[in-house]
Amino acid sequence: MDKLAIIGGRPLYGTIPISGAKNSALKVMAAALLTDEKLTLTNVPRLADVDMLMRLLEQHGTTTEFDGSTLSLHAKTISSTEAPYDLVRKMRASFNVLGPLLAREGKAKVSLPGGCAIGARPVDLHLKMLTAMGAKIELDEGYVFAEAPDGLHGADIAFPFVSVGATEHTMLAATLAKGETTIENAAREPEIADLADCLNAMGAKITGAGRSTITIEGVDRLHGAEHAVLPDRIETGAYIMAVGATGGELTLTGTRSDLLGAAWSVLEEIGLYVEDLDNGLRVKRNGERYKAVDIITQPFPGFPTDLQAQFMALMATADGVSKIKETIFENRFMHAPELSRMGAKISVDGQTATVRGVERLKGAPVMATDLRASMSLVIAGLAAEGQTMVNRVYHLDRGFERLEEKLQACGALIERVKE
Ligand SMILES: CC(=O)N[C@H]1[C@@H](OP(=O)(O)OP(=O)(O)OC[C@H]2O[C@@H](n3ccc(=O)[nH]c3=O)[C@H](O)[C@@H]2O)O[C@H](CO)[C@@H](O)[C@@H]1O
Ligand SMILES: C=C(OP(=O)(O)O)C(=O)O
Repeated sequence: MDKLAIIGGRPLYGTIPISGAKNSALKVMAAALLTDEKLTLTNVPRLADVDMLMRLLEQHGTTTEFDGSTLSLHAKTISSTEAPYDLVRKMRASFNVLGPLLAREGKAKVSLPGGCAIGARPVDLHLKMLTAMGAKIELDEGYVFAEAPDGLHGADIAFPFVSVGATEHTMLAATLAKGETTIENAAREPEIADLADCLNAMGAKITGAGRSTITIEGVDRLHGAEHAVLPDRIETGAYIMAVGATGGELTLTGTRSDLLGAAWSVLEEIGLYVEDLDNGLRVKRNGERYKAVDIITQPFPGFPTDLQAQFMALMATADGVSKIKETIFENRFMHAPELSRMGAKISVDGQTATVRGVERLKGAPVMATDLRASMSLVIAGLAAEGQTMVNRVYHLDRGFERLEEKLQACGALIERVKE
């Protein structure tokens, strides 16, 4: 298993191109199953999760071609409606092939999904939504067996709480359903509007994406299209926090501040200088230490749970005490004990972590159990005195494209150690 060796304490200066969003690319890729014509996606990040979903789509009969950051997907016919455990277990988004397979073929057998180990992560909302749209669903041996021999029909779906995946899955399933579907209490993450843009370019009739009520008028067929994946807001936020922790100045190209929602004002509040440019952002650290600030993770436009771990790494050396409350996932503080190994002063009580900022972290061997937690350790390592060895780099390969290369170009001493 590869590791990352980081010698910390160097400020970051330079330019980092922000990649397309993993969490959008994976959903628009699933949309390829809804048409027998070619879907061409641009700005697709080369990540382990994208490769894994390509393999899953290939197993359903999709022809794939990845050239630079352009990914062409052509599901002329569906050769298999089964999504096996080995291809679904590692990643949440792969479960979203269920709706498209049902919509197009009237049946599917899909393994229950995996993804980051940050909570129980049930899929009850997904299954209730498909049932309301006319699917017959049974669970057996870790698989969902679903049938809709007469096709799916429109339904009024009111989610009891916001779910990104279930909102996206409903949009994917409802585009080819008979009649109209409405989603109440829909997620408003930028990735939702991106998926709607892609589906609409394919001929779907979706309105309201990005707001709490979404309407999908079913159509008979979808056609091929070209769609550019939106920039990765979590990668953007992570690099802003990295320069916050190390000092220096970074220009992040190909991204936008509005994607960061509440995180943008928090970054200004702690004392980072952040500025919108024509094609990106500039961030620099003013003064020596930044201020500790409290945050609560919330669905968009609130502070994103996917930046909580990285923010904790930043708060580890802030001036003052920060309270970080995680409201989306029940087990998303696995990075706290690892940051503590580096000298951070963090105590966790239920869903709240209290971080007492220290002057300096010290490098140490650390290991994370999920993607964003791994990035928080990288940020801590870049800021710490001495060497940090981040184990289990495969988590980072799921979600941060060319991580070491991007950081090295800005002066970081970071190397992958092959084992
Ligand atoms: C691949 C992808 O895009 N992953 C993102 C997606 O995950 P994902 O789509 O899995 O997250 P959800 O928004 O669905 O989860 C929110 C909460 O709802 C719960 N829940 C969800 C569905 C369900 O059927 N039942 C249920 O109880 C979850 O356990 C969680 O506590 O949104 C999360 C919240 O922004 C992000 O952290 C993930 O990075
Ligand atoms: C939690 C994440 O991914 P997944 O939902 O695939 O586990 C993430 O991207 O931070």
